[in-house]
Amino acid sequence: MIEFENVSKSFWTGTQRKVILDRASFKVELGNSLGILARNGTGKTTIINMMAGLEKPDEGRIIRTSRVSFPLGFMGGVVSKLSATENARYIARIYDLDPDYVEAFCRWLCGLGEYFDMPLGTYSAGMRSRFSFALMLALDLDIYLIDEGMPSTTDVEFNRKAGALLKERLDRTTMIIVSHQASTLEKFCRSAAVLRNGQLYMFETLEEAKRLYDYEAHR
Ligand SMILES: Nc1ncnc2c1ncn2[C@@H]1O[C@H](COP(=O)(O)OP(=O)(O)OP(=O)(O)O)[C@@H](O)[C@H]1O
Repeated sequence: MIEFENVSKSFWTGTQRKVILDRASFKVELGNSLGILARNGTGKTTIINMMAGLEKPDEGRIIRTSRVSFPLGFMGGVVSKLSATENARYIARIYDLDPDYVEAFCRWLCGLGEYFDMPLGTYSAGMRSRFSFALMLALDLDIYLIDEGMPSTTDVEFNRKAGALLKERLDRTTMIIVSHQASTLEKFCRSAAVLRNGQLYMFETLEEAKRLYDYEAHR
């Protein structure tokens, strides 16, 4: 479970205060994957980063009682000088998992060929993104955070494999996906929320959330 309790967050842009959340309270329970609809620039990445603990709220509390991923695609924790093999085995040990399994899983999912044994510093952005995505999936966490704005990969085979894995995992893991369009959320989430004026409005279904989101767009 992730709970936001009276959380406020804003940025000073030099000329104005940009409010992302204003004393917002909401809860994401395990087993109930959530899609968050928000217009571009309204704070999608900031909210996901706060859920991951990468960014602190100005006020309020964020309570996590489950194993929460970093935003998928985030490269924190890996070492550029080391190869994917070395990174995978190192992270496996931190999470108390079998290094052979984590290495084999990532090797299979990434499709990096001989690059898997070369330093991450030699990878293209897409290759790095594939590796960090695979690593996160190998860790088998309770809640996965997905930011549509994350560097995406154009590797068709990888996207197919990773997409299928995410769908299969929906039974036992919870996804939180932020996006500016409902179609991205349809595949993965039943319930949805709309981020608007510093509040997160929660709905039982994506349909209901879409109604508020679309209504806003046409005002
Ligand atoms: N560290 C910061 N300092 C000042 N302003 C910031 C900072 N981080 C984010 N912002 C501003 O806060 C707003 C929300 O940023 P955020 O990246 O969370 O939005 P987003 O919805 O993910 O955007 P996009 O859809 O463009 O990726 C933006 O206007 C951004 O410029």
